[in-house]
This record gives sequence, structure tokens and C-alpha cells, in this order.
Amino acid sequence: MTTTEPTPTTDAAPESVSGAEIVFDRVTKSYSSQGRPAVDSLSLTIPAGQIVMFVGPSGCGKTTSLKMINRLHEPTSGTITINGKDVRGQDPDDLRRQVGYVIQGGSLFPHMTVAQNIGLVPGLLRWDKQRIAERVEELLDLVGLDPVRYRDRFPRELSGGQQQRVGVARGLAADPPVILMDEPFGAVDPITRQRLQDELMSIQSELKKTIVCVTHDIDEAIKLGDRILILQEHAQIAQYDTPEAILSAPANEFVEDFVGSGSALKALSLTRVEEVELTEWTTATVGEPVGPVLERARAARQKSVVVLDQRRRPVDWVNIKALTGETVPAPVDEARDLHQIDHRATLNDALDTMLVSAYAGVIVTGRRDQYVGVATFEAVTALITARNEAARQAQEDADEQ
Ligand SMILES: Nc1ncnc2c1ncn2[C@@H]1O[C@H](COP(=O)(O)OP(=O)(O)OP(=O)(O)O)[C@@H](O)[C@H]1O
Repeated sequence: MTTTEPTPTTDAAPESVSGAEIVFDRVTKSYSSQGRPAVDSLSLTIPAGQIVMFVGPSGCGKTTSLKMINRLHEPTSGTITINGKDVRGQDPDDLRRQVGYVIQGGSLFPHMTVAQNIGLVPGLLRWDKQRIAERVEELLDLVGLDPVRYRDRFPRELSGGQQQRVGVARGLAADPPVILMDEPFGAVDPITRQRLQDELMSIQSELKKTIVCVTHDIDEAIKLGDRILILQEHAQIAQYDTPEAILSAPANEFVEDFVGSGSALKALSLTRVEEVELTEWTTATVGEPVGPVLERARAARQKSVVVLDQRRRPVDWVNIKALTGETVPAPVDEARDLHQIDHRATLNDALDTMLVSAYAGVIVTGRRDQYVGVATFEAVTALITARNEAARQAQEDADEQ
């Protein structure tokens, strides 16, 4: 066992970062006295405020490594520190305050309401009732669930994606600097998965936590990770780098195989919708008189309008012919899927979403799900063409040298 702890970081973290640095120093975990350890002397620094994705073949030690951070597993030797403090020396309550934990399906307690599930850790930390209630409201809002509608429901009354959102809210409840996620979006359909990934990125842009996330899905790792840790058997590091670096310069054959073919296509996962030139679609607010809305739509030569709620969140996308009343109505079917995407979603996501959208475009949202514009099919394909052309040109230049 090592006796020297890594020195705590002395650099003051930028104010906007609320995450903490995690350092693995020669961490080993043996499940039995025979054979090579599941995790064999892993050393790694996870920078404060970043998302680091753990990927690798089944059984390579991803989950074991993750669970040693919050002491669900104890290392056989080596140390893990969070902001310089050895996790093993810490009081379990302190550790819970510092480390949120989100797993597949949300793993909510079925006999507890949404509010009780989210308030669980704050309750253990003996926050008063009022403070817990306020925190629950705030978090439901953050993960895109209306507190009034959802706080008193039981998990069985929620869809898989909603349960997962509540799971994320629960992980964030005590405002921990570190969040651990184990296959958090593994159990939902592809579109919901994409939506949840977008939400996570949007939350992270506000909160700047340190997020360590285990996934089987290399595309998810490329999309979400500031850095990706690719592990081989016994948690040996094959490569630990940014998605861009891993795609453009895989460290060895193992990484090349793991990342797979179609790197050009994968590069689409690195391009964000915010880079697309968005179209300013005509918008209307629920309850607003219809007359001026129709005038605006006609002036813009558009046959449909995006309807927003009072907080500028899209709630409907309607043909102007449907606006026959005096005021803009609230949507009939509140649960209708608008196929909107977050501005940090990837071009791949945008194309997937367009395939199921009624219009040749998707609504793009920004902070707190607020409307920013519409990405049209033409604008997305124009950007893809431009990117491909630039990549081709770069390849030609490289070949010439
Ligand atoms: N509680 C345990 N007791 C004994 N062996 C274990 C235990 N947990 C994990 N292992 C073994 O340790 C190794 C690493 O397992 P781990 O779950 O960390 O891998 P993983 O990379 O997360 O795998 P997967 O992607 O399949 O979830 C595997 O060989 C596994 O069989």
C-alpha cells in the first residue's frame, strides 16, 4: 500500500467550477487472492469540473473503479483522493454530501414519491423540511419535469425517461461536487437517451460538476466526455484523452478497434447543433392575440409558428391554418413530442430527430429548455458538407507533405 498521498491541488479552481479533482494513485482491487487484480495499479487524475467517460470491454474494471470513488468497494491498495482528501479517511455522511450516484433506470424506491426519492440524501443529512421541499422543486425544474405535476407521483406512474430524470435529480440533491454515473441512460429508447444526454450537458454547463460516467457506448462517450478513459483488462489504460484526440490519433490498435470504423461519421458526433446556422422561426406565446402572430408569420413567409410558454419553452409547433381562435391556444396534447433538441446535441442527433419530425427541421433549445431557433435540414446538411470538404482538404494537404 502506498503511504504517500498525492499532494492536494493548490491551484484555486475557477469560480464557476463547483466540481472537485479526483486522483487515483496506484489503485488496485483484488476480488480473490489468486489471479491478476480486477483493477491493477490504476493511476489517473480526473480534473475538477469535467465529464470523464469510462469505456472498455465488459469486465475490464470500469464499474469497480467507479465504485471505489464512493467506497461501495474498498481498494486493496492505493489511494483515491477527492480534492486532496483520501476518501477512506472520510465520514460516510461527508462522502455522501460530496459524491452523487446515478445508476441505470434511476433505481428509485418504488414505495416513495418522486419528492421523497429526491429528498432522500438531504433528509439523511438532516436538512429541514422547507429546505428539502425547495430543493426538490428546483431540481425537478432543472431536469425538465414540472414540480406540480410530478412531485407526488410514484415511480410506476412515470415513463422510463422520467424515472431516469428523477434519478439524476436525486444524484444532484445534496449539491455534490462529484457525480458518479453507471450506464445512466442504458435502459431507455434512443430518442429519450439522446434527450437525457442533452439535458445532462445542459445541466453540466450550469453546474460544472466533476462527472465520472461508465458507458458501453463509444458514441455516448464521444458526445458527453471532455475526456474519455479507454480501459483494457485489469483496468489498464489504453488511452486517456479528449474525444478529438482519440478519434484523430488512436494510441494503438486496441483503441482503433474499440472506437471502430467510420471515424468520419463519428466526427459528426463531435459537431454540435450550436454550430449550425439557425433559422429564426416565427414564435408565438400561449395566450397572445392571433392577429399579430399571423402577420409576423406571413411577413417571414412561414406557414407555421413555434408556440412558447411564458418561460419561452417550446410547447407546440403549429400550422398557421390551425390558428383560428382569438388567442394562441395551449397545446391540446401536453405530452406530445415536439422532437426538439438541445443546442449542444450532435449533428447525428439532429439528423435522427429530423427523421421523426413532421417538419424538415427541428426546434433547438438552449439554457433551461428555452427556445433559440430552428435547425433546418438544409442548414444541417450544409454544415456536414462543409465539414467533409474541410476534412478532405486537410487530408489532401497532409498527403502532399
Ligand atoms: N463482487 C465481485 N466479486 C468478485 N469478482 C468481481 C466482483 N465484481 C466484479 N468482479 C470481477 O471483476 C472484474 C471487473 O468487473 P467490473 O464490473 O468492474 O467490470 P466492468 O468493466 O464494469 O464490466 P461491465 O462492462 O460488464 O459492467 C470482472 O472480471 C468481474 O467478474
